[in-house]
Amino acid sequence: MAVPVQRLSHIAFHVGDGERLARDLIQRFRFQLFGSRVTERVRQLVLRRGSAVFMVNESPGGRRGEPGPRGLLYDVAPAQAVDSACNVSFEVRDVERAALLLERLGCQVLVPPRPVEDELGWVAYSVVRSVVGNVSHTLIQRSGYRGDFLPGFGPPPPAEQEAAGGPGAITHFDHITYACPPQQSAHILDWYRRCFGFQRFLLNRSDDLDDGYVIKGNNQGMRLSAMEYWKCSEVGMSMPAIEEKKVNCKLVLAESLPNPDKNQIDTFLEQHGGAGIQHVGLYTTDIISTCKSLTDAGVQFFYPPSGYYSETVKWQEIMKAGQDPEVLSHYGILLDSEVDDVHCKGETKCQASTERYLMQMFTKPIFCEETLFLELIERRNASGFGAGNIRALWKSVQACMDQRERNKIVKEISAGNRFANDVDI
Ligand SMILES: O=C(O)C(=O)Cc1ccc(O)cc1
Ligand SMILES: [Fe+2]
Repeated sequence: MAVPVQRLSHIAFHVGDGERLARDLIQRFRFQLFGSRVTERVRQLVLRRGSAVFMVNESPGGRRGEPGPRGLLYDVAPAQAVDSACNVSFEVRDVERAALLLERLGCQVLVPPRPVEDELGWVAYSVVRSVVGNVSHTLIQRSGYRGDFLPGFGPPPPAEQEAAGGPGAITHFDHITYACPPQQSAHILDWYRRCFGFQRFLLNRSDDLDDGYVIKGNNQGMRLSAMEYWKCSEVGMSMPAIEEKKVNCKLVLAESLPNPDKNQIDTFLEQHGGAGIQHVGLYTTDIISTCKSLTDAGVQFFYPPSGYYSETVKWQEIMKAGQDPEVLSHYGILLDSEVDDVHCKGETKCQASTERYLMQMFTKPIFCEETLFLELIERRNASGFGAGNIRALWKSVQACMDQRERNKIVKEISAGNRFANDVDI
């Protein structure tokens, strides 16, 4: 039997400079400080927007598997030094039972169940290792706690302006996408099915239950597949500003295809030091206003490949969806419609739906390495992932990586370490 997950609690980062990341999330992404825990050895900052909660952990010299009052709470320090988002925390009803079940299923329990309490009550948590690179899962039983977040973090400081759930707000995590090496997807999907009851779902019409959705460029490509846990709820704790609403926890796997040329998944794996969280999709109720406010605050987004908006078909698709192509192209917002079958004169044709579509934008990597990025996503009755948007993102990232590679080569040539006729630039 799998462990029933009640909801996604938070996603934790482990970084060298927690204050810098927290400042970025506050000033650029408009998150608010929700709690903090600072000891001699660790700094743990909690940031929230809607019910999307990030924990930023900084633990210089922390050792893997080292919990305890002087160490990190609700997590373990990862082995590798590179900045990373590497813990996805789930609420469960009974943590003792959950850890026992997972152990029986062969999972490595990094922190056995332990209680934490303060004057507002108690919680119990346990940390287990996943089968995806450095990703671990903290399981939290918090039904015995009356505070806003978790014991150890104090009451949240008074909120500044944004009431959660206002117009154009980021309301929750829409999905988490993992990057993994070739041929790992089946094993990962199976692990999440056995351990947490996640079910495979199709990203779009071109997705195949066995083979996933494969996109290929010149000599490179990736395989995508997705799974979800439908019982997760968006808001479970004391966030009265937002109505309790059921949403799915979605996990997407992006597997590198074994090709001669290095692709963006390989680059992630190389610079991150193995598999892990490649991006986090933040759900917004109004992508245009969110994008405007984030761009004004200095967030850098990928811009779609040239020609994306000048294609007549895309322009018309945007118009039919009731959006303004000028506005979307100004910000670089991608739009993909789901496809309807239309029956006409005995023939069945595919047609872009005008009611079911999604809009997305992807930030540039948020750390120095070409690893983790964030995504904004607004869904209009569409629950999958558009093939057109995935291809556009793939091309933009590839173009950006190629440009970086060219800049590196030009630098090497001007430093005298390489001769211009060695390479084709
Ligand atoms: O479309 C999305 O938001 C996804 O999460 C799918 C995806 C996964 C990995 C990529 O490098 C690009 C797209
Ligand atoms: Fe995504």
